[in-house]
Amino acid sequence: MSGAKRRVTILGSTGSVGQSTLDVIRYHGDRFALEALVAGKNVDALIRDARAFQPRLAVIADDAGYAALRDGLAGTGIEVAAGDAAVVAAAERPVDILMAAIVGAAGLASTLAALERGTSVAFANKEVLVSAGDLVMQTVARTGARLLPVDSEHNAIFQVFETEGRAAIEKILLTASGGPFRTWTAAAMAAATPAQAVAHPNWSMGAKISVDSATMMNKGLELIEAHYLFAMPEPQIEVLIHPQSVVHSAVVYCDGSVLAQLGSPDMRTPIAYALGWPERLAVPVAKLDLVALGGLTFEAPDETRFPALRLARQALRAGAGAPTLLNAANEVAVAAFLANRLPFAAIAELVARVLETVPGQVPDSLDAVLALDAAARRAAEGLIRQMAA
Ligand SMILES: NC(=O)C1=CN([C@@H]2O[C@H](COP(=O)(O)OP(=O)(O)OC[C@H]3O[C@@H](n4cnc5c(N)ncnc54)[C@H](OP(=O)(O)O)[C@@H]3O)[C@@H](O)[C@H]2O)C=CC1
Ligand SMILES: CC(=O)[C@@H](O)[C@H](O)COP(=O)(O)O
Ligand SMILES: [Mn+2]
Repeated sequence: MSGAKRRVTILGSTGSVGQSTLDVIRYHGDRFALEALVAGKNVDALIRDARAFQPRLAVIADDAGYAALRDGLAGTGIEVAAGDAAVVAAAERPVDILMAAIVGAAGLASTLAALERGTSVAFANKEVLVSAGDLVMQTVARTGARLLPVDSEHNAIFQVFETEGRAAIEKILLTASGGPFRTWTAAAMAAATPAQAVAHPNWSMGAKISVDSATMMNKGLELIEAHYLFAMPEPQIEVLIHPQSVVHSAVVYCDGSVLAQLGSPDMRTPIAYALGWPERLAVPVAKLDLVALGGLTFEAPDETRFPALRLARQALRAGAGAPTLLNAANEVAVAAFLANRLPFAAIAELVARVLETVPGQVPDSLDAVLALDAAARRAAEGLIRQMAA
C-alpha cells in the first residue's frame, strides 16, 4: 500500500468491530484517513472518537442525539448529522473502503447504498447478507463493488482462496467455538441468563452476536453468509466445533489437502486484512504460541441441543425469503432474551414458529426485503406476547 492515505468510513464505529477498526487505523495512522464515523445511539463515544480521529463527518442514527453531537463537536470543523437518511448519505460518500459494522438488518439500507456506488466494503454485518443475500450479490455483480469478508471465518476462507484459488474445492469447514454452553445440558441451557449467554469463551463481542454464538444461530447465519459470499452450495459447507477458536476455518481440496488460516481470536487480524488488502498489515495482536496451546480439538455439532443451526440450514435450502424471516425473528428473539422477556430456549422456538407461520417470497428489492423483515418482526412480537400471557 503506497501513496495517498486510504479514506475509510466506519458504519457502527462505537461497537466492538468499530472500535477494533479504529484501533487498527490508530496503529496505521500514516495509511488511513477517516471520511465518516457513524453510530447508533452512543453519542458520547462518537464525540470522543470524532475528536480523536478527525473524520470529515460524524453521524448519529438516533435523532435524539443530534444536539449533543453538534455541541460536542462545535468548533472542530467536523460536519455532523443525525437520522437514518443521514446514515445512508454517509455511506454514499466516496471512500476507498467502508467498514460495514452496524449490528443487524439496521445496516441494510446503508450497506446497499455503498455497494450501489461501487464502494469496496469490509463486511462484518452478516445479517445484511442473510437478510438480503441475493440482492447484495446482484448489486455487487452490477456495480463491481468489492466485498472483503471481515467475519473471522469468512476472512479465513477468503485468505485461503487468495493463496490457493477456488478450483477443485470439495468443501468448506466452517469452525464454531460451540459458545459458552457447548458442554451444557439442554435443561441447564433452558435456564441460562443473559449474563451467562454473553460470556463468550474466546471472543469479546457485542451482546447480539454473543447470544447468537450461545444459541449457535451465529454459525447458522455464517453458513448463509458463506453460501452467498463464496457462491458455495449449502451441502458443501460443513460446520465443525473447534472450542479453541484458533483455526478460523478451512477449505478441503479434491486431493485431500485441507488449507486453514490460524490466529489468536482477535478481530484486529481479519479487520487489518480487509483494510489493507491486497497487502498484509502488521497489527499488535498476541501471536499464536502453539506449544503453549498444547492441542487443537474438533467435534461434530449437536443440532438437538442447538436447533438454531438446523433452522438456518433449512431456511437456506428453502429460499423464498426464509433467510430474511429467520434473521428478523432471531433479532427480535435475542433482544427479548436480553431484556429478560424470553427464556433462552425460546429463541430458536420463536424463530421456528415464525418460519412456519409467515409466508415467504423471493425479495427482489430492498423494499421487498424490508416488508418481509417487518412481517417477521410483527409475528415474533405477537408470539412473545402470547408466550407471556
Ligand atoms: N464483534 C465481533 O467480534 C464480530 C462481529 N461481527 C458482526 O459485526 C456486526 C457488529 O457486531 P458488534 O460490533 O459485535 O456489535 P455491537 O453491538 O458491539 O455494535 C453495533 C454497532 O452498530 C451501531 N448501530 C446499532 N443500530 C444502529 C442503527 N440503527 N444505525 C446505525 N448504527 C447502529 C451501534 O451503535 P451504538 O452503540 O452507538 O448504538 C454500534 O456502533 C454484527 O453484524 C456482527 O454479527 C462479525 C464477526 C465478529
Ligand atoms: C469473531 C467471529 O467471527 C465470531 O463470529 C465468532 O466466530 C463467534 O464465535 P462462535 O464460533 O462461537 O460463533
Ligand atoms: Mn464469525
